[in-house]
Amino acid sequence: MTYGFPPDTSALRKFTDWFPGVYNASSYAPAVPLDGGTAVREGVAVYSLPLVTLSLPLQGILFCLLVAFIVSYAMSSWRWLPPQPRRLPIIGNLFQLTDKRWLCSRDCKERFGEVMYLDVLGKPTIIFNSLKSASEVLEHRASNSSGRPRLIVTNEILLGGIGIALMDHGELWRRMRRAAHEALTKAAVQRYYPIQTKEATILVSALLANPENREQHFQRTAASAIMSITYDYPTLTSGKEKAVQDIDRILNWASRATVGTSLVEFFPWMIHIPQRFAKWKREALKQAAKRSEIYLRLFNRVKIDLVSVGVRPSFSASLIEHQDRHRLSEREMAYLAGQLYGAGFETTSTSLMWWTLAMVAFPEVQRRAHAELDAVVGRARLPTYADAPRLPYVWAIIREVLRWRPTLRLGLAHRAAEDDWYDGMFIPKGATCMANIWHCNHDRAVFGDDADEFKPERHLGDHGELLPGPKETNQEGHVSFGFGRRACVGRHLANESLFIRTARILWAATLKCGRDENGKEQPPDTNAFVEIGVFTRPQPFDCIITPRFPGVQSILVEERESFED
Ligand code: HEM
Repeated sequence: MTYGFPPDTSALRKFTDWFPGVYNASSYAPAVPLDGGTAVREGVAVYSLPLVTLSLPLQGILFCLLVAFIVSYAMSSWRWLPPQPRRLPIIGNLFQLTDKRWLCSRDCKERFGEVMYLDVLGKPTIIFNSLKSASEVLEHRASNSSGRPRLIVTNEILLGGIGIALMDHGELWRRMRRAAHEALTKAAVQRYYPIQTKEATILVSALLANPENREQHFQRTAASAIMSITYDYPTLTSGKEKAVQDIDRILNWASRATVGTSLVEFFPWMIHIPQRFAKWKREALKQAAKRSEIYLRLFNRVKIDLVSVGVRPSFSASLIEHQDRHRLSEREMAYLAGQLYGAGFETTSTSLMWWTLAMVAFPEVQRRAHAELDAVVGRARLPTYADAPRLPYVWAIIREVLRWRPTLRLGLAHRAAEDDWYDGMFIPKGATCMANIWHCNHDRAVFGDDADEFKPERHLGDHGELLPGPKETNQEGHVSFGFGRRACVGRHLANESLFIRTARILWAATLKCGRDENGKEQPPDTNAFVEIGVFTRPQPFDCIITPRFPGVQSILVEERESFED
């Protein structure tokens, strides 16, 4: 073991003459062991022999590179990323992203603030935890944040790259979106009132006849209405019809894939693995072929009916009618129509499940809605769409359910097209941007200290009128339909279908919580939920549904007979 500088330090000494202060030999006077040519002071390696022996110009270059590195690091925008939770090697923050319970907790928001950064297997992901940050970046700067991140399995393989909800924004997405928007405006969805009204009546009758199968009834009604609206499909009686079962199967598969169960989303080179070595690829291609066959079969049925039966209102019929204007091919139209089922089915049925939970958990809210219906509609007939403007409390409940328990807690992912900044925090180009819809809807800065409580009155004015919601919520009172140019294109249809169904259920029935064997009431746990892919549903709970007054059944029967005419 030697002490002091290595024998030939002339190059080093020249270097220190040129760059005094960078390396000052005298400062190493109390040199500690030099081992293998390395000068060490107080246990820290400061210079290595190979460098000492380098020629002066090379040392200069290395030094400049070092300075350039330090300067570029100091100036790099990446230093200003939003706060990030502790991450694991390689997978980064994958577990945090998939843990909705933690992401939607007050602890998460308090510790990481308005905007949070997650590194998910190397993919930068920004989570907006406040309404202000989400609406600023995803709504007001929509031109930069309207893209979708690449989804290889669900979009590129399953939907051939033409899924309106999952494809990146571009010329084709714009044409599809315009076509969908035109057919689903507030005015356009009125043509589906007869379908919605009929479905609501069937739903109420089924709930009274068979309350224990409530979730199935909600799924049947959502599936049936969307099939009728999209394809003019006959009313589904059970939801077990083959066409629906087929779609459900492929949707379930896709929903699981969306949350990134497939590694290929993180390692895109895996797409080149031949099918015979990749089970996920074989399965995805099989599902894609099935999906294509179902979408084209359902769409062609409408085309044939248009010729043989004539035009009856449906989304597909309106696409065919305006095909030239929208410049969509047959396949694009068929896929656009098929996507509506996927987008509208689970969202609507799950919202009805949360609505039921709220009615059972908050009987005083139900009583007030019953009083409103008695005053406005009476007990001699069922409520209709014509009553809608005079039933603000029924509407306020719908808004509050969507705010209080959003079915898509993290919405759908957007993508930043260019580098962006929010409040001094860096949002890198290409980053996945997700609105934490749960935190946005529960934002105390907007909804007050009682943001976590279920209070439909917050949407009403002093005279009981429905108020426009805060401006950050597009005046809807919540942001459960998402943001900017990617916001839900089916929101009017969703609102109208929730209105007629919930108004009719409330008019006809009383919903109460279940009881234990001693007859004690068992209020449901309003925080418990189950995850179905990207959706959250309430955990199963008991609910007793009974007619509200003696005349209910006969009025329902009469109404159903009128549909059969
Ligand atoms: C309560 C019911 C519903 C909820 C809560 C809901 C929620 C959402 C959300 C959060 C998004 C993503 C928005 C974003 O990226 O910022 C979305 C997109 C979409 N929704 Fe809905 N939705 C509902 C019902 C419907 C219905 C009934 C339809 C159609 C019949 C529909 C069609 C779509 C489509 C096509 C998109 C994709 C839009 C695009 O990417 O351009 N939704 N929805």
